[in-house]
Amino acid sequence: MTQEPFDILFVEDDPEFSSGYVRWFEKHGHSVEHATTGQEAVSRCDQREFDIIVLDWNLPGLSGLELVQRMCDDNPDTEIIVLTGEGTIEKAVESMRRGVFDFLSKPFSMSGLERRCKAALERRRLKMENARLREVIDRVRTPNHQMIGDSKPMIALSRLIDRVAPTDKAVLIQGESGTGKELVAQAIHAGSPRANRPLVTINCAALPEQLVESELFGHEKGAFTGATAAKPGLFEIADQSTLFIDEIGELPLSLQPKLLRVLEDGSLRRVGSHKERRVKVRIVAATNRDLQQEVVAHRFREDLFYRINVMSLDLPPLRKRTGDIGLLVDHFLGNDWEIEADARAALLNYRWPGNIRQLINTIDRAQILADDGVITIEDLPVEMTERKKEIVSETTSAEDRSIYAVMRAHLLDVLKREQGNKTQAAQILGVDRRKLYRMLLQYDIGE
Ligand SMILES: Nc1ncnc2c1ncn2[C@@H]1O[C@H](COP(=O)(O)OP(=O)(O)OP(=O)(O)O)[C@@H](O)[C@H]1O
Repeated sequence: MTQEPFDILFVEDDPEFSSGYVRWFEKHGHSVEHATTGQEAVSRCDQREFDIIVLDWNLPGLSGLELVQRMCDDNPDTEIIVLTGEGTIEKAVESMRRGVFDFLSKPFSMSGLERRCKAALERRRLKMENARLREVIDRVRTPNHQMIGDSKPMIALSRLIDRVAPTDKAVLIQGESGTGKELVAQAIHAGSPRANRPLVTINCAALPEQLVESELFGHEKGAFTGATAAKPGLFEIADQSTLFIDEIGELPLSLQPKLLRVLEDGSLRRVGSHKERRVKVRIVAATNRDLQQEVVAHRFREDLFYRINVMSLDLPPLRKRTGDIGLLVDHFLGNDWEIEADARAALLNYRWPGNIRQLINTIDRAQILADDGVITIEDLPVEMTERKKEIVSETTSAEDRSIYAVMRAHLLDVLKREQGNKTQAAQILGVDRRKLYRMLLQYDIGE
């Protein structure tokens, strides 16, 4: 069970009791506030969030049950312990039914109350952890932190990741789409003391502006049309962990001050709420825009830029580390596949504008098209082999003996002999009709 201090609100009208609680809990390192009426308790909880509320059943004003109901409804993330002078089973059962964590009859020992508070805190943690795990299960795409590449820039990058990961510093990852920014964020989180908690991710480009705010900061019930229940934001879900903000360059200007505030002092308010909440979150952000340029163009706040850019990692595009292409091809092909030399050459020579994501998709597609576990040049998209064709035509002499030219001439020859009959041509070539059609496309042979 945790020994961490907690934030607690005592709601008790008897001054003798309340000063006793406050002194005892403060002495044991907890942060304590005190209210003497139900109404005061409600307004305190409006201002800020507590881990635990210890509530006396007999207060002036609202009845015990009314107050319990109100506190449970308004503070779904806070655990509530009810105290009473004359404990009855009915009250206990009714309170528990409404969501109260525990019920304690006076008199009780302070250490007994502290034990119950710790158990309550543990339940709160578990609930938050559950919410986090659900979030992560929803968001998990590739649970793979393995970064392939032994080019100079990749070795330098790995070193930087090792340095920066164990710190709490904000990191900005910059690079073209598909270069592995999310993978780097996962590696930073995995190497940090927060690694036992899930990495929480948001992609600012994937959501409309109004949704980004409620996703990041949460919302209260009724905050806007469709907000049928209160929902914690990703900052709350990522408390004590890492929040990966992908495509931060797309974050609307109107939300940037709110992000700046939570980065500065860890405080935030859900949409539709006055209540201040506190979180401890490490930020890793990524962008494929030039953020400095965005600052100059007044689309990104300069103060926010400096906050998130404590440490910046630049991911080189694949065309600037061509030495890694072969390794990546072998890795994504797997052990059961082979690739013919001209197909490999086409991959090595391609410029990969979509970087590693495009390379993975290309290999997936080729594996679907290929026969017998061997990838041939016909299994690659035409733009890659067009390039190969360019290379061939750039490098061959008048008497063109390249594989490409020889194959094309042979295909034309067979088709001519069979008077364009594709079924017969395929038979002679020893391929099926599907493959013949792909070859015609590949070798630029029209109908
Ligand atoms: N060095 C690498 N080794 C192995 N796989 C990699 C590497 N870099 C990226 N990948 C893989 O490439 C794919 C794309 O990477 P990722 O999603 O991290 O890119 P990104 O830069 O975040 O893209 P975007 O900007 O479009 O969001 C993922 O499947 C990822 O696992």
